Parts: sequence; C-alpha cells; structure tokens
Amino acid sequence: MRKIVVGSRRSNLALTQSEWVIEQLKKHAGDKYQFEIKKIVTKGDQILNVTLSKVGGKGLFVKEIEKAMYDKEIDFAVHSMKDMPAVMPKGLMIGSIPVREDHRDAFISNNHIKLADLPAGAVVGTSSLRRGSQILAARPDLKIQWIRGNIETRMRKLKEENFDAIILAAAGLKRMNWSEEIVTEYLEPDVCVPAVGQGALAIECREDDQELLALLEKINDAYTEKTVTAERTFLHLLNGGCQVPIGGYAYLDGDEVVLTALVASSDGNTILKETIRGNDPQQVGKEAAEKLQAQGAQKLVDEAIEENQG
Ligand SMILES: NCc1[nH]cc(CCC(=O)O)c1CC(=O)O
Repeated sequence: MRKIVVGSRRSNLALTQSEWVIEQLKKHAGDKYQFEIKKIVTKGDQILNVTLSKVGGKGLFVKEIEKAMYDKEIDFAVHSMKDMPAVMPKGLMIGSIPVREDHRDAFISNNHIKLADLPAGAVVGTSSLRRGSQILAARPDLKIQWIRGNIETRMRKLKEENFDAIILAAAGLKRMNWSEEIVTEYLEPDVCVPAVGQGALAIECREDDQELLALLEKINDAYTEKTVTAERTFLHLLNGGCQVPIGGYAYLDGDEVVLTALVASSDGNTILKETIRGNDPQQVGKEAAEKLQAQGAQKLVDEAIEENQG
C-alpha cells in the first residue's frame, strides 16, 4: 500500500478541490493507495491587501507547493487551472486535467439587479482586470472597485461595504456548494470571456512518478484537456501575464475546437476578440494569438507591462 500525499493550500476552495480529486481517484485506487492532505501556506495566501497583478501574479500561489514536490514531501497538488503559469517548471508536469466545472463568471448583486439594469454609477467589485474591462465595455457608466479575499469575504463585503455587485467564478461557488440562488445571472462568454482554464483543475506532479501518473491518467478528461490546451496555447503565445485583460474559452463542436480569445484594455475601450475553430487545439490557440496580434494585441500587452512597472 502506497500513501499518496496531496499538497493543498489551506483555503476552503483549495481543500475542497483536493478532497474532490481524492474522491475521484479512490474510485480507481482499489486498496493499493491511501491518501493524505498536507496543508501548505503560499505567499499569495499571505499577501491579501494588494492587487495580485502588482505583486507578481499567478506564480505566487504555486511556488511553495512546487518546492514541497521537489523535496518529495508531497506527491501531487491540485491547482485551479487558471492560476497555473503557462510553462511548467523542470521536472514537474500537469499529470491530469479532470472534467471542468462551470466555466462562466457569476454576477452577484444586491437585490438581484441584473448587469444591464444596474443604475449608472453603480459599483462592481472585482480584482480581475479581465472582468473589469469587459464590464466597462458593456456598461461604461459603471464603476469598478478592487475587492480581494476568498468567496466568503467577498460575499460579506458585498453586503457590508459600498458594492452594488461582485463577480466570482461560478466554478468556485459550485464546488463550495453555495446555493445557486445567490447568483443574479451567469455571464455567458459572449458578454464576459472567462479566464483561460477557468473552472478546470490541474493536477501537478513529478514527471518521473510513473505509478502515480498511471493513476492520475484515469481521471483525465479528454474534452477538458483539448479545450484547455487551446486556451493555454493562446495565453502562452501572447505572454501577457496578468497585467493585461486576457480571456479565452473553448468548447468542442464535434471534433472541432472552437476558441474565443480576448485581449483588451483595462478601461474597456479597446476589446479585441476572435473566434477560431479547427481540429488541432494548439493550432487553434496559435491562430487566435496571431489574429489578435495582427490587430494590435501585443501593443496592449506591452503598454500594460510598461504602466505596471512605471
Ligand atoms: N481568481 C482566483 C480564483 N482561482 C480559481 C478560482 C475558482 C474558480 C476556477 O476554478 O476557475 C478563483 C476564484 C474566482 O475567480 O472567483
């Protein structure tokens, strides 16, 4: 019997995701494996009072976990796919991509007033440049205000502070069993293109752990893998980090991947958006990046980086 140690951030969402993955694996593990969760505190969990994009972005949540994996203190870790860097560190890999939860953003407002019906000047809370930009594109008369914290904290701030609405990933709410009744409306990708990988999980493990890889393979979902590959190829080629609003969502139409990719300015005044289809997910991602670059996406990315550093 092998004991498999799962490294997890200590937030409720991270623990819920790790427990969910363990439940899925148990269906295939027989009595050959035992699982244990080891909680790990990351830098991203400690820094809660500044905008994520200003303190180093996605990598903040994964570095300590990766060290524990190199040191063999843990065997795998479950991440939200959208928090994963585009390139994996040496010796580690994404060993499995389980079936994706809801990919959409959930719009949650006081008194259930829909986005289109909010009065001018209403305040929408989000710390995502991507969400802020697309909300402003739809409703330039609204105000975006930064909000941070986990789901519980943001829900409390919506009620107690000066927010009229907030936006959260539907997947997080569903995984945490929040009632659907709190959601005013789900924003479809034609209104708000989700983050690349939103709703999907990435199981990260050591490249050389063949035994574990064989087990993880059993809960890999081909549909999710294919669509997320298109999204992540696009993200990687744009090289935008999280300093510029970028979104990407793909689904399958028969064998074809259909990817909608977005690059925008934070104020929502410039929205570059393309939908590409094709059989090869990497080719589709590449084509989307090239199409948007031809429309000036790289300039938006470079300007955003300059602004952030200056
Ligand atoms: N930005 C943080 C983050 N990273 C992953 C999720 C959960 C949803 C998912 O798996 O995409 C969330 C919360 C949110 O965006 O509201």
